[in-house]
Amino acid sequence: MSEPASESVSLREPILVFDDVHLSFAGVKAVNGVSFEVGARELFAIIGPNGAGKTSIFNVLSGVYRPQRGRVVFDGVDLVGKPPHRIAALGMARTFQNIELFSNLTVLDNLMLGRHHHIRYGAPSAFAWFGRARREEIANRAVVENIVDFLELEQWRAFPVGLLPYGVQKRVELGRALAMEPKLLLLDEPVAGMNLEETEDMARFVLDIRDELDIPMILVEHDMGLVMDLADRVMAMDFGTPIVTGTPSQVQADDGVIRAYLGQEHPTEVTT
Ligand SMILES: Nc1ncnc2c1ncn2[C@@H]1O[C@H](COP(=O)(O)OP(=O)(O)OP(=O)(O)O)[C@@H](O)[C@H]1O
Repeated sequence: MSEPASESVSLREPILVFDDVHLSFAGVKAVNGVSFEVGARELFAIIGPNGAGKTSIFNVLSGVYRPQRGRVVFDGVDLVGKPPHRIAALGMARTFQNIELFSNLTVLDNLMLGRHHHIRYGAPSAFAWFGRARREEIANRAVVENIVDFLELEQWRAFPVGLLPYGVQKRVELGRALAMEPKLLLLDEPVAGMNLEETEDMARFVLDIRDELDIPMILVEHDMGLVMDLADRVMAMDFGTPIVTGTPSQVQADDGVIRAYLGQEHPTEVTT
């Protein structure tokens, strides 16, 4: 049986269109005419040497920086000029290079904080703890419990996050982003500082997010082995400008990419 027309059309539409975006800081062109699209089920990676503009793109996407030129359309909504909390409420979630969790709160409480965009009851209802407030709390707890299962956090659920191993803390941060039930997930160096086992675990969870939860992602990462293994497509940048966008093998073979990385301290980084 063929799919209904409206569904097949929406599956083909990109979740994100980043169109000719320019962002400068006092003469430094951090993002210089960058365009790309992310498909509805795509794992799109952005790579580039230090200072290439990767974090600036994330900051434009999440509303921290406002570009001087260009369009950013997320799920049909123009994001330019919208504040970060509005963009998050539209369904864009982000993890950070440095862990940003409440270290004194438990894993469960940190995950519940990811639900705050989904809490709709008002103060009187919450105060009296009946009806809608109670039903919503139960529903939010159920979402969080599913994430605990999905990310295999069961044994850590009641521990304060600050006491947990680094790799588990990064997983909790990923869980908090998933608790928002995002339409697009931005992963900023998710395996930075991890050992091999933690990196392999994180890689498995990222693939499961794409394949089982159907959540598209943008991955910024310096670990080239990971990027080339996981990504559907890769955009390589240097000095704020894309060098090439394509499949991992196309990008690895690109002369411009090899030149950009040969200028770096670790010229073998681009090989996997
Ligand atoms: N708030 C800012 N003020 C001034 N310059 C900035 C600011 N943010 C970024 N830049 C500059 O913009 C350029 C791109 O920086 P960005 O942090 O986006 O690079 P990156 O690719 O994420 O680097 P890294 O891999 O080291 O995180 C750099 O030259 C940087 O110094």
